[in-house]
Amino acid sequence: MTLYSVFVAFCVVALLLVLAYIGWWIYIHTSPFHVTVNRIPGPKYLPIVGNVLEIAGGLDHLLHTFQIKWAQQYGGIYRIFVGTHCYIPISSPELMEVVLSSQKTIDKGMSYSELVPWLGQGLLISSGDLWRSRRKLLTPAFHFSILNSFVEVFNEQSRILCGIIGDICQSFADGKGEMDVYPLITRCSLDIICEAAMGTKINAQTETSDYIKAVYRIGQVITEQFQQPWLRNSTILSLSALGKERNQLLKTLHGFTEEVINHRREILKKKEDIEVDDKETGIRNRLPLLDLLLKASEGGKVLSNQDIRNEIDTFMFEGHDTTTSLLSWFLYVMAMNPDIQERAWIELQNEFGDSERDCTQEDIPNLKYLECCIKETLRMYPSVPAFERTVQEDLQIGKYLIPAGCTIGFLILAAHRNPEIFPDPLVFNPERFFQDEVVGRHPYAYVPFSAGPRNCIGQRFAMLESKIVLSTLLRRFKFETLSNTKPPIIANQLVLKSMNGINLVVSRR
Ligand code: HEM
Repeated sequence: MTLYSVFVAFCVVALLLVLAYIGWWIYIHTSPFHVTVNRIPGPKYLPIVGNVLEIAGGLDHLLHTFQIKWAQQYGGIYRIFVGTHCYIPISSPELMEVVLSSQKTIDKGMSYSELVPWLGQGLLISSGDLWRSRRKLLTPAFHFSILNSFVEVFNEQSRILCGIIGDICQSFADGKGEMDVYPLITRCSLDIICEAAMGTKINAQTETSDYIKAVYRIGQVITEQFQQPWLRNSTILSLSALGKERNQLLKTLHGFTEEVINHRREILKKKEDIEVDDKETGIRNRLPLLDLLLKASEGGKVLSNQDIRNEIDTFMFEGHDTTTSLLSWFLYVMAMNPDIQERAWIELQNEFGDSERDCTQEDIPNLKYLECCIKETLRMYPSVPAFERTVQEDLQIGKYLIPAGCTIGFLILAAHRNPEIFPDPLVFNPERFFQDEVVGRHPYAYVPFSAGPRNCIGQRFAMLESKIVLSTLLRRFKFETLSNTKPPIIANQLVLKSMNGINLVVSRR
């Protein structure tokens, strides 16, 4: 090949690229879809890759770009392209209300696909009539009287957690030591949800098993998968080390759930009334979700074993990761704000004195300041910082038309840190949730549990669990930070986590 022919080939390729770019430029300025979405403000984007280059990098960078940089630059609604897919992040309460309150926009977005191999078409992911029928079936599992029956579990597991933290404290010379509370709380939340969902004790706080390790690890594996888009290809995934590990974890997770389902089915077959004492499992007067599902399954006619497994796995995931995030961030903000921790402690002293008795449903209404602290934690550190819906039919929100096929992303962290609604948003101030302060605030300005027909089904469970676990911890321990501890690096890892742990100095009261 002569130098001349190389030059000609280069010119031809360059010309083709220029023509392709011009063709693309004309297309995005004339096609009805692009003309419509380009009315929404947003960063410039490239052919094929869209805005991917700007969001590539660590998970902390991703969160920062979506929830802080672009949300501040463009406001309550903006438009980006992930590859060629149009993605519309929103954080304005008025716009979120339109979408979340509608029965038409209940289908989830593209990011949930990584969860399908684990959770199948469980309540979190399913859509349309399947979702409607399951939601109706599962709602009674969160009835007040059933939640009440789990108070004992919340207390029991909180006491075990206190024992473990107390032992760690004692291992330090002055009874006061630094520890990452996140893994400790994860195991406590796992024990709680396992008993509530499956009626089974796994003793995650005191023992270890392949199942416990697998539930702990699967969230990390799915997050790692998100970060490597080439692993969306099932062949590449199945050949990769991560894909192999994921398959092994899924085998363990599904195997365990199936075993519990079969065992519980056998027990229930022997009983006429599943709500009476259950000596075989040691769980009295409780109706775990699994019993409700088995009862409704009509021997497989209404729900197959796999349907039941999907729902149980969904509750195992949604019910432990989210509350762990909330409980850990709560302890962090307490440590950072000693005056507020002291005020919460005084409220607990007034209710419980120095007694070590359990926290009961009767105590809960008296723990108002604690509740405001929990709500303020979920404002600053929402466990689910973002979620999605797919637009199936063209949708008008505010002055913008969102064409079918787009994904709407709800930026909960950005919404909760909007200075126009929450002045000094980075200041932890539980008084924002005092009764007088809430009056007049837009009902969709604060939505940690989402809102509308597809809101969190476990909201009341989570709030009750948190109040019991946190009151038990605060009554017994004081939480502080070291002046040289690095501040947490926040990132969306299925839930809002700190990439460098939640390291606190803990001592007995
Ligand atoms: C602090 C604790 C929690 C927070 C902040 C939280 C938040 C949320 C949010 C924002 C959603 C909507 C997600 C989306 O649309 O993609 C959701 C859905 C859901 N949550 Fe929670 N959650 C918490 C605890 C729980 C617990 C303890 C359970 C179970 C016991 C649970 C079960 C579910 C389920 C099954 C869904 C799907 C509901 C549906 O689509 O119909 N969550 N949660």
